[in-house]
Parts: sequence; C-alpha cells; structure tokens
Amino acid sequence: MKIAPQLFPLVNSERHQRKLLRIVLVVLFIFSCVIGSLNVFAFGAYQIASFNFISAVASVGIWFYFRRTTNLVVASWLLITAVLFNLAAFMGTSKGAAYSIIWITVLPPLAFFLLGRRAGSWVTGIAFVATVAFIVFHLRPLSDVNFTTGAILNIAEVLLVLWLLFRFYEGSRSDAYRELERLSVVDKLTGIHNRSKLDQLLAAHIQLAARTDMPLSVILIDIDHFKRVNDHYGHLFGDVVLQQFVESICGAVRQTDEFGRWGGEEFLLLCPATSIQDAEALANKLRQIVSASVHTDNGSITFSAGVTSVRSLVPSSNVIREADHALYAAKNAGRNRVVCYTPELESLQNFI
Ligand SMILES: Nc1nc2c(ncn2[C@@H]2O[C@H](COP(=O)(O)OP(=O)(O)OP(=O)(O)O)[C@@H](O)[C@H]2O)c(=O)[nH]1
Repeated sequence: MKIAPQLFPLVNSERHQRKLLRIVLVVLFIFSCVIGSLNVFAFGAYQIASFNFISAVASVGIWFYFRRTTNLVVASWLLITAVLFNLAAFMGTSKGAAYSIIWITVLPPLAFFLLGRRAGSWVTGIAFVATVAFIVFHLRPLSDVNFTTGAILNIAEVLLVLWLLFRFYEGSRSDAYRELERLSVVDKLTGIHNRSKLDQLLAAHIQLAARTDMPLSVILIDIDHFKRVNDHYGHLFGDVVLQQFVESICGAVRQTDEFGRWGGEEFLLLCPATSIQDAEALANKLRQIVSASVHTDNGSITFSAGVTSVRSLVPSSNVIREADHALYAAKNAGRNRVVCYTPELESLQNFI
C-alpha cells in the first residue's frame, strides 16, 4: 500500500486575476509617474500632471490595500475607478485629446477578467455612459472638435461588440475553469473526493483538530480480495462494485465526515470530532452495511480498515502511516476486520 505523490496542483482562476491586478497596478503607477513628469518638465501642463500623480498615489494605495486585505473584488473595483478617473482627467483637461477616448476600450476586458461577467457588463455600461457624457458636456461645446451622433453611435457599437465578445469569452473561460476545478478534486469513477482533495482535507482537518482539541479520526479502508472480483467478473463489473461500495458508505456516514478514494480499491474516511473508539465502531458498522448491500455471485464484498486518531499538529504523512500500519495488521489478521493503530503495530510490520 504505497502512498503516491500528489499528481497535479489545483487549478486556480483567481491566481491569474491577482497577477493581472498587480501587473495593471504597476503599469498604472509607472505610466502615471512618467507622463506626470513629462507634463511638468516638458510641457508645463501642471493640471494634467497633478491628475497623473493622484493616479500614481492611488495605484500605490490600492496595492497596499490589496496586500493587507487580499480582497480581490474591492481592489479590482478601485483599480477600474482609478483607470476611469485617469482617462476622464486626461480627456477633460486637454481639449485636443479627444482621440484618447480609445482608452475606454481597455475597461471591458479588464473588468470581465478581474470581476467576471456581471461586473464586466456593468463596467461596459458605465464606460459608455461616461463617454457619451464626456462628448456631450465637454467636447461638443469646443468648436474645433466635431463629434456627431454618428460618432457616438460608433462608440456605442464598439462597446457593444466588446461587451458581446468578452461576455462570451469570459463565459467559456470560467465554465472551463469550473469544470477543470471539479475534475481536479473529484474521482471520475465514483464521484467522491479524489486523492488530491483528500490531501487538502486531511491537512485542514488536522489543523482544526489541533486548534479545537477535538480528535480527528481517520479510517483507511481497503476492499478485500478485489483482484479476484476483477479477474473473475472483469474490470467493468469491478468498477460497478466500486460504485456500489461507495454508494453504501456515503449513505451511512455523517455530513461532516469526508469520504474519498485514496487510490485503486483503497478509500479514506475522515471523521472530525470523533474519538478512535467511535471511529472503530463506525468502521465496523460500515463493514456490516457493505457486506449486506454489496455482493457478487460468490458472496459479499468485505473490507479491512485501519483506524487512527489525531488531535495535535502532526504531518499528514504520519497519520496516513499509522492508519496504513493498522490496515496492514487487519489484512494480516485475516481481513474483513477493523484494527486501531497502536505503536506496537509498527514493529509487527517490520517482521512480516
Ligand atoms: N475494476 C477496477 N479495479 C481496480 C481499480 N483500481 C484498482 N483496481 C484493482 O484492484 C485490485 C487490487 O488488488 P490487490 O492490491 O492485490 O488487493 P486485493 O486483491 O484487494 O487483496 P487484499 O487487499 O490483500 O485483500 C487490482 O486487481 C486492481 O487492478 C478500478 O478503478 N477499477
């Protein structure tokens, strides 16, 4: 019963969102500082420069806020507001800068990626309203700028197309992430937690047990002579037996217990706030349930189980090693039984 290493890291869409947020904040800071300095020293445009420096300070503020709170949603909204402010300030203070309205098109993809479909749609709408307001109230009165209704319609059309494209793109991206995330934590054959998820849960429950001083009991289960089932009835039938086995156990454990496939015909049951005696009784009850409900023509399916318990901060591998020793002892004593871990079992295994 070897313990395989974790096969793959968890998929995490938020990791990329956090990265993008940091990159955009750095770019906004550098951009604002460089343009602000140019406006002061090369063009003498002090009013625009002051807005540039406000943006630089805002990007630093958002950076620190994000570092302290790790609140992606609030930090993203603050960033989008800062970009919008930067744009409005630039266009509002420079009458010949109507062309810079093109920058409005960065807002929809930024919002869709950082905040998802709903917020992306809202920001696209806000961008449109802000642009039209800017044209009507600021640019129209300027005699040398000729913004027509056609121009406004064009902006609306571009934003509509951007909205449609990014909504579609973000929808397919987030669906794919969700599916990958599901596949990365679920065992395909049985639908319960897979090894990777069990690793996470075990580590988290050990921490919880140590913090609350409530015992976490761990039951390592191995179906007896499963190779014979496969050899006799075929692999597909073996798969159905595994599914029935899982179904019978899932129906008998608590909502707060975590049950998953450790690998092959081995399963792990985590029982928070459960003493080793209670876990042993549970494992014996499950043994009866399984042998009453899962069988082949040759008789009932049975399993052996090793039980251990933990209430202090120890590595997961120690807990699994203890449960594995107990399981080994159960197999060695004739199978179809439950053995609780004791330190003596370790020396027993060394001699076998
Ligand atoms: N059908 C099927 N069989 C599997 C699956 N994963 C592992 N197995 C089989 O499980 C069997 C495990 O065999 P062994 O490790 O010898 O254990 P066992 O026959 O249960 O014997 P003991 O554990 O000693 O009682 C092998 O035949 C594997 O091919 C699976 O997903 N589906």
